[in-house]
Amino acid sequence: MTVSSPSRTIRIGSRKSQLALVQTYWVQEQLQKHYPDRQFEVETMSTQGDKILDVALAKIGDKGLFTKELEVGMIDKQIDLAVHSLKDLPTKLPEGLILGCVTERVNPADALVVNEKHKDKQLETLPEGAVVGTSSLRRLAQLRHHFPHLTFKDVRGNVNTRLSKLDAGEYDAIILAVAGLQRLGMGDRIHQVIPSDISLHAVGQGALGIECRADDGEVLEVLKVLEHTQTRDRCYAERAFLRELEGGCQVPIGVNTKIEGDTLTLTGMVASLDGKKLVKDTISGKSSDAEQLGRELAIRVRNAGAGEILAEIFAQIERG
Ligand SMILES: NCc1[nH]cc(CCC(=O)O)c1CC(=O)O
Repeated sequence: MTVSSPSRTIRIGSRKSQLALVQTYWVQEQLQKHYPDRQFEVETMSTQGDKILDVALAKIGDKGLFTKELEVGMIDKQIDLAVHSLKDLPTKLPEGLILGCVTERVNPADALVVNEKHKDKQLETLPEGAVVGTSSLRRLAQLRHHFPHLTFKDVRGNVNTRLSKLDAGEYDAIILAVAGLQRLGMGDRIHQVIPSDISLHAVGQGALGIECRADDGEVLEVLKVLEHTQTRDRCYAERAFLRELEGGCQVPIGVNTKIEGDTLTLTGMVASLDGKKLVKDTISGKSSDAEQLGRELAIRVRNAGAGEILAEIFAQIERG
């Protein structure tokens, strides 16, 4: 008779925001379903990004603002893996940690959410000077480019806080990710899904990224059941594009990807903050070359003017 050794408890780290918890408990539930004999525990941690709510995101930059504490937890072995919204995970990870798994993406688009008084309006028909809340330079630049008649204002806080500010009349409308609203069960607040010819989404938007220790073969094996190959290839191309341009999530860089057969198509865009300059291009190739495609497209747009746009933005952020 063989006695199997009791397997270790796998500890899953999460931020404490409602969205992070929904995502983390979903991962826990899926893993538990596939491995009924294993133990999965959730441990929550506050990150810097959850604490600094009064400074514009663009000014603090995004060097792992929402991930650092969880990463330290993994390196110190308090937790074994961390569930992130992939778009919040920097493209360069600390030594010893890797992106172990990318889950199936839901709709990666952005959504317009309006104050009650504009319930019969769309982006195109919001009145001159209407105040639109967004803290993302990517959303700001692209919407300014297409709708110069609108006024844009920073909005911070978690999804619930932003919605309360909108409903209280501080904004006429705000822009949020479709994915976040749906996961929170607030899909009914989506007033208009913004088409990709108006606003390309953020790198990794709509997918979850699970980070773990690079040398933890057991966890890497366990995570395989949640990996979604097409989403992974798309997000690897998107992340390579962003990494090559050396921008975090706080630069106006947007993407769109699709896979047909084994062909991956990546569209990437870099815009100036005033929305006046916008460089956009598309590349196609084998999805097995995802990262190479991302890097190639980055080099192309950089040479087509994106390099100057980004240099200008970095100088501007530096000045404060
Ligand atoms: N930066 C905050 C953040 N990180 C992930 C999501 C939404 C879910 C996702 O994109 O996967 C959001 C909120 C938003 O942008 O509206």
